[in-house]
Amino acid sequence: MLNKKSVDDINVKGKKVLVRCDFNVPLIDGKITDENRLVAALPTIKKLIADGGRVILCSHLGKPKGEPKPELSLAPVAARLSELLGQEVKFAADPEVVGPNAKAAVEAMEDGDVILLENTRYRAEETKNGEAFSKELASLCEVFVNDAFGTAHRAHCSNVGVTQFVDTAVVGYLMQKEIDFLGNAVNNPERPFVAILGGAKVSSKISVIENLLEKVDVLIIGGGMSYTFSKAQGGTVGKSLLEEDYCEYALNMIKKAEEKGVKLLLPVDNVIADDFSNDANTKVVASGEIPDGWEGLDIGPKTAELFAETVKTAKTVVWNGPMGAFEMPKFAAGTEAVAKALADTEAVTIIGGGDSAAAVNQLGYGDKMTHISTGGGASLEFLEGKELPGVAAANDK
Ligand SMILES: Nc1ncnc2c1ncn2[C@@H]1O[C@H](COP(=O)(O)OP(=O)(O)O)[C@@H](O)[C@H]1O
Ligand SMILES: O=C(OP(=O)(O)O)[C@H](O)COP(=O)(O)O
Repeated sequence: MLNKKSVDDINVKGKKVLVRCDFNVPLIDGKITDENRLVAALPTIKKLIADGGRVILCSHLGKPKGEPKPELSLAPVAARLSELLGQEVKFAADPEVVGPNAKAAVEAMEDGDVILLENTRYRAEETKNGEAFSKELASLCEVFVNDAFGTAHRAHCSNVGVTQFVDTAVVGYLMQKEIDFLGNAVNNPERPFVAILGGAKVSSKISVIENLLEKVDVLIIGGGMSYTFSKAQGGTVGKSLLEEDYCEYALNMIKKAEEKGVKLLLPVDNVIADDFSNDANTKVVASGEIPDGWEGLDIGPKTAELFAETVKTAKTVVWNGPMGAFEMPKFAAGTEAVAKALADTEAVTIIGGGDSAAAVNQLGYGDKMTHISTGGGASLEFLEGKELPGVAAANDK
């Protein structure tokens, strides 16, 4: 269990409560295309409303780089949150975030009211964790709640700096849930514990591989990163994604897995293509036998079966990263097979945000998983065994 004070440990009646959420949602033409992060934030918001707090929500959205960008305004989020909550979430439009408009909106609040501040990254200090903006945010409230798991790997004013200038800084239900599920899976798993890693690059997953080799019974590696392993073992990979500089590292990891008694599973076949395109010619070949001019863009059918059978033996499964270039339907089968295997098992299944979470949700398997993280980068850093600054900054129990 997370050893931090939570919204259950405080009394917010009549108090101004600043709640940091991660409302960094995809927007197309002002329409929210994935509202999972909004839905996930509701339990904490509802609890604070029910307890008579004056709820001041804040978040970043995208990367406006320190200046107001209308297309990155949080106004559409306030509108959708109002519908989801069944209560008005007043939008405190203010280019300074904590400027005169926001302050006036906070002053006018009554118990149980909810407002949303403008995108915290409209202010340049936000991502620098600067003192001035941290103090401004703190000046709005008597209590601070951090429920932004998706941002917990960042140390910014609105999730870390602000905690230095408030007496009470606690975590919300989403933060608690994320850390409990991920923490239990990784540090106290029911065994066998199988981790599945995919995605483009070995280099971005090095610390995850190393940390998980200390914890798992089986490590499955698919996706673009598997070709570096294949090449390292003497295979030919054509023009597949390859990080030559990491071949030696890959061999070291294979050796480390052996020493630790961890079963390391790599693809045995691949779907290859003559072009990085959904219209490309494709065929299936054994791994390590990719001809010149061709590239591996998905795991092959034998691999999909091998990975799915392995998932069946597990009691705990953690998955991060797609098995291929799944955005193109021709190369989505491997990622879909893994998603289905996880949906079909009775094991505890944890999806580590990002592309894997999007794939699982798009395929309609969302409610079949034990937990789908709302944080991509944050869950990756958690899987690396790192302390998340956003969590560390909250008051200890
Ligand atoms: N074999 C492959 N060839 C090219 N791109 C791949 C391949 N496998 C996966 N990808 C791409 O990797 C991207 C995800 O990589 P990455 O950002 O490392 O993963 P994550 O988002 O899980 O951290 C996806 O856009 C996917 O298309
Ligand atoms: O969406 C986020 O990260 P994610 O895509 O890695 O889950 C977070 O809101 C953090 O955003 P940032 O990577 O711009 O700091």
